[in-house]
Amino acid sequence: MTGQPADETLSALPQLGEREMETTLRPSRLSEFIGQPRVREQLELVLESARRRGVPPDHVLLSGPPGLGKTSLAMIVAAELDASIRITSGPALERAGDLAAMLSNLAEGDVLFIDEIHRIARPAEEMLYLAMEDFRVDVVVGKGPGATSIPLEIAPFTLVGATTRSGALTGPLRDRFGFTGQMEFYADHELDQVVRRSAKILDIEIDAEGSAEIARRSRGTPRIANRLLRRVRDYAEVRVDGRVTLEVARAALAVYDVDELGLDRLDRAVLSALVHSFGGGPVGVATLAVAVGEEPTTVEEVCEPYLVRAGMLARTPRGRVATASAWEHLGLRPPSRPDQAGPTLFD
Ligand SMILES: Nc1ncnc2c1ncn2[C@@H]1O[C@H](COP(=O)(O)OP(=O)(O)OP(=O)(O)O)[C@@H](O)[C@H]1O
Repeated sequence: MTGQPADETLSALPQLGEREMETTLRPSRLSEFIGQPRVREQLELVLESARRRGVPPDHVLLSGPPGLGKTSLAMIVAAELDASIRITSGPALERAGDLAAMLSNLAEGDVLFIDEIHRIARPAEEMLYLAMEDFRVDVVVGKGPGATSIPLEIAPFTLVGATTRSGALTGPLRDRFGFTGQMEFYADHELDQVVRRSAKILDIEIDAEGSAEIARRSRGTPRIANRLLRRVRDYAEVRVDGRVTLEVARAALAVYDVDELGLDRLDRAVLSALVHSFGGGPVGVATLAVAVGEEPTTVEEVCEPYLVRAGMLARTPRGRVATASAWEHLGLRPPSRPDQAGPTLFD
């Protein structure tokens, strides 16, 4: 299970009550969706072709770290198809009966969104195979030798699955998706657009340098960009005249302990443990997680993807290794060979 990292300001996971705010800021059409050019173009083709043929599109799998816009894209798929969307999640589908009820309520062309689909229980997953392939479910009635299976037709629908761990999906489930969109971290200029768009919606006055600064420290993640914008807005309203400039953004982000690269406390704890306790690695993720007091999945799914992308951590067959930039970011001199020597503080 993915837990909540220690530092909430920079967590890519949604905070309590944040979903409502996210709804206001969610792009509702593909044309409004910033970044992810590859996934957007591919999805556009899948949807347009289905529209022209008058059939529901292939099932869609969206994969990538939290907060990159998978839920937003699922909603956009429904909007672009002029279809209704039903939303559920893997952990909510504990029994096959839960899924059967959901499937049998779908109308033709509906979109069914299953978040965290890798966490779906086995019996429900097996039911999903048939539903995805033949738009049919087999409902088992009774128990033991007298149990009978009754086939039930369901309306043709499109499944959109989201996962932070496509590797954890079973082969048969993965094979049933006609399209997989791999979501990538956003570039700074894309997050800059996200920040400016959100500022406009929330009626926040922000200049170009202010929004660029927030974007740069948002760990490639729109959810974090939107959250930092709100925190900087609070600071701007309370301490200055409400306008967000470079100086205001910097001062506000310092208050919230957001570092130059946007690393949060958990990221820094992981790097620090790696360097101080394990001499830079290699060390297994389970050991590293214990050292920072987190679940291995949190370290693996929430923290590591960005550290890898930022060039600070490498995943090797022997374990996690801190790169030279990680040592430098902590103000330490990297060892001449990564497996040598302990930390040396700069003067
Ligand atoms: N491309 C984008 N353009 C503008 N805003 C975006 C974009 N992607 C995401 N956002 C914003 O980021 C927030 C989080 O997005 P979303 O909930 O879709 O992410 P997610 O990948 O589904 O995350 P999780 O899996 O943790 O729910 C939303 O409020 C949305 O406004």
